[in-house]
Amino acid sequence: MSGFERPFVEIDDVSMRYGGAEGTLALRHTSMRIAKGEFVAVVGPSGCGKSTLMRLVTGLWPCSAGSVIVAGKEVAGPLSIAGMAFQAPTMLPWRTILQNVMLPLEVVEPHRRRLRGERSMYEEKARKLLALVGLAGFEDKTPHQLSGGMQQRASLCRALIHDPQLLMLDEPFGALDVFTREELWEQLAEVCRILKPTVILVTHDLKEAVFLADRVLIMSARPGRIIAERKVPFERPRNLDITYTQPFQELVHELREHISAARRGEEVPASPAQEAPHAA
Ligand SMILES: Nc1ncnc2c1ncn2[C@@H]1O[C@H](COP(=O)(O)OP(=O)(O)OP(=O)(O)O)[C@@H](O)[C@H]1O
Repeated sequence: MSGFERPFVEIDDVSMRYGGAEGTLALRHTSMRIAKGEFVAVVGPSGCGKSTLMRLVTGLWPCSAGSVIVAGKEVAGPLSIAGMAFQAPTMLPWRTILQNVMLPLEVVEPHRRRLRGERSMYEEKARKLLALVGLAGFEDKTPHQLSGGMQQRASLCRALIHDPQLLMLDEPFGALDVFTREELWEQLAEVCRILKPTVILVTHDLKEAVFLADRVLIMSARPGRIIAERKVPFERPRNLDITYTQPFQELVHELREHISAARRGEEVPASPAQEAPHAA
């Protein structure tokens, strides 16, 4: 690669206060850079502003100060190039799984315009995505006929149906049992290998962060800001066996120390090997 490539996500000195001047300061002077195609996990103490950060990047809330630039453009409203999945899959109960997955196509241009004429092509795409996460044969079921894990898989497909350049995942596997969660990590890793989106994942699960991400960003207690970052040195995509290795577990342990310190309002001093090339 030659020359300087502009980061895909640029968050500069962002602050966010809910509820006016006397309200809750959720983020204070937060900055970060995320490269195109990079998978970044954001971890931090509960209530430190992780979901707030996601809302600002996707344009669901405006920031109180600072700027958020995605794909070279300042974010000024809901971002159509983003796909989102949250802890609760929020499927529409009266629609089939296939219809739920296709929902963003009814909203996001240029798909909205093309949907009527090219419905069978889009349906085929939704079926392929569902097959990729092990849901072939469940297209015509309604959400209540699926388990929580299956609904979460479908919600991942819904987040991906419009080829988002940016995939925003806020605790998407938080409500699932550990086996389902690990299975979904592998499926998400496979989806990312094929589709190569830029991903921001908010999680409380440090193992999940290390298994999936290229880089883990650690936030301070509220008002949140990035206090440390750690590059994950294992090649992607990874096999679950890696989670049992010593280097993997050491990295998880190191992140845990960062979070514990952040909860106490302290910071773990960075070692020279932990340079922070992207976080400002
Ligand atoms: N809509 C809102 N109005 C007022 N305050 C809010 C709102 N949303 C979040 N907050 C406050 O902002 C702070 C950050 O919340 P946020 O949900 O971003 O944290 P979080 O790191 O995602 O939390 P958790 O890890 O528990 O999910 C919290 O103190 C929260 O109470």
